Amino acid sequence: MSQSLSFFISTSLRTSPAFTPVSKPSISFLTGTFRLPVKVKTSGLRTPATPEILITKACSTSPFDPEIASAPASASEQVLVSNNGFGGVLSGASRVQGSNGGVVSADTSSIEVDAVTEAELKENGFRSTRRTKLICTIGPATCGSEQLEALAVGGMNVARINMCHGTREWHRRVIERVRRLNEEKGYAVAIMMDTEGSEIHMGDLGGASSAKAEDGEVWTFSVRAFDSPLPEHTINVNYEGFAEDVKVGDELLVDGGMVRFEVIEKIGPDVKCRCTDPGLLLPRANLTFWRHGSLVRERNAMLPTVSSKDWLDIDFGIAEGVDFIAISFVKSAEVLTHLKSYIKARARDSDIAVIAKIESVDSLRNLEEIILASDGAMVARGDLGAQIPLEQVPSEQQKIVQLCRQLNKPVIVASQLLESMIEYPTPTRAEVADVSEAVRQRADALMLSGESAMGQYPEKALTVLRNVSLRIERWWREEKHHEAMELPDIASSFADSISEEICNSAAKMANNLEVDALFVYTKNGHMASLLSRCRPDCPIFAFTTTTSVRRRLNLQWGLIPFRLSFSDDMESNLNKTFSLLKARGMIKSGDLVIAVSDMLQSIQVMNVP
Ligand SMILES: Nc1ncnc2c1ncn2[C@@H]1O[C@H](COP(=O)(O)OP(=O)(O)OP(=O)(O)O)[C@@H](O)[C@H]1O
Ligand SMILES: CC(=O)C(=O)O
Ligand SMILES: [K+]
Ligand SMILES: [Mg+2]
Repeated sequence: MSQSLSFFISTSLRTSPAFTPVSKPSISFLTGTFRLPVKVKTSGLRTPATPEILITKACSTSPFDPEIASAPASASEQVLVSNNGFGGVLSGASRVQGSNGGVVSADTSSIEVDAVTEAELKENGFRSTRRTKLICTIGPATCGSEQLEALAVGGMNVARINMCHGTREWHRRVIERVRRLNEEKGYAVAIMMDTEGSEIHMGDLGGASSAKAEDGEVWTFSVRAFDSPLPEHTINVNYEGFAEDVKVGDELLVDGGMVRFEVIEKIGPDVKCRCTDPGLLLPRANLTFWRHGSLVRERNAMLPTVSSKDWLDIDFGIAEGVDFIAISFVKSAEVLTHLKSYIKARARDSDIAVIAKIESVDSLRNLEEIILASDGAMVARGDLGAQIPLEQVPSEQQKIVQLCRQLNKPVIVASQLLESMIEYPTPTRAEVADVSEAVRQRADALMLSGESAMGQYPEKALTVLRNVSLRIERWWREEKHHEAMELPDIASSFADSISEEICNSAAKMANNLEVDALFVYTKNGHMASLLSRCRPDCPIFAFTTTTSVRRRLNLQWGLIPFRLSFSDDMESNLNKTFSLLKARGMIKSGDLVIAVSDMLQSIQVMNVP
């Protein structure tokens, strides 16, 4: 059973002596009576014993900063939905006094935000901050401190290290450099570790960065171990059963068809293949084999998603305190559940998010359960395009992006977004269109792979992602092109239902009132992600107490994560935040803000004093 309650909140703005008129014309909406629909799901949940919903209103904030003590206090509307059930009791105005009397010192060092966002906010204001997050794969082209810093300045929110390549020592150094830059220069780049997974792939080309396969050449694919350099035209394959599983006449696709071979002969562990589509072979490229036009999945379908090497890499990631672990070739929800409990047991106080990479036929088959069990997903189009016909990739992408948003999980669109920029300084028009489409779908994040790992123009590629994101986001906001997505109820408890309804309502109010920013005070990040899920027009300032949650929020659409120590007293939190942000020039008097929090389930609308 689902029950709908509507509350009429008659504002006391007209009567409050503290009310300062605001310049926004749309605020006149507030001076009347307005309706805030609060839908409370009751299915399967017992209503608590003393049902009561409190809606308090019109509490004005007190002057909190000696600097502005003489300024009129702001008008603040507060809708407070208490968590003790419902019964429609609307209480009168209640005023929350800060425990410290509302006076907070302007200690600017006690709020942390990343230096790049801060500069962007100061320069361009709230409206123009980028909502789509950007991930760069770090490789030989970008592993130095200077290159990493250039990417951080260019808007990299997350650095991805791919355990398919390089040694753990190499990756450790990259992590160290990123962490040092964060500490010394005030960036907030999170780290994502991507596992190798155990699908079939080539070896590392004996140290060569690439090898060219020409039309008609015969190459040997073998499971034998070779000394480097490899014998000419020889490729090592990681999968023991390879020679047994392939048949003469099968087609062998490297990286989903970037290079093609036909199997012509099998000699023990060696498989001779003739190149039918020439191209560049890259180290550890993925291999698939096809028979009569369909993908062959023999015993390799039984390969574990997390190989023994992956477990060692995961231990490494936990020890290094990475923020995200992306699991390659996820087949079912089970592996994610298992991994999450493993991480919980090993890394007691860190909260590493587990990202499910959707890049196989099996992952599509079990999509919903996989996404539900994950902390986010990646549309890994590289390998996905090797397992399903290419023309199906765009519709699968759209489906995955939508499902993730509905289930409130961040989603990354990855691979070949700007592939030509590995070699050229400008993207193709088609690539720009592809990036635009992912932004328009409102994916949380876009990812560079080879473009930043080993391309010639990593920073330029990042600039293209940044500029296209900004332009498309603005276009969609201005034209109000975006169709409102039906967001199903996802809460699993009554308290969660309230949080969800508050966020949905706050985001809607933010759009209707054209506020400058949404503020969310959240300990574990959940309320922030619920707001992000609504994809509101304004940016979301997410205040959280721990650095790890703050870094994790970096992956989510529209969130600007801050670290701030705050109390359960919202009035004092707001005063403190206004004071700190004003001191740093990140907000100014008169800015219109809507605030929600997961301590006090409330929606407050106010002008920055
Ligand atoms: N740490 C690294 N060391 C050396 N080369 C790297 C490294 N990381 C990435 N690369 C190069 O960049 C290319 C693209 O990187 P990417 O992470 O997309 O790998 P991939 O091999 O396509 O695998 P995946 O399917 O996991 O993305 C790789 O093929 C490799 O040549
Ligand atoms: C990113 C990745 O793993 C892929 O596209 O295959
Ligand atoms: K990988
Ligand atoms: Mg892949």
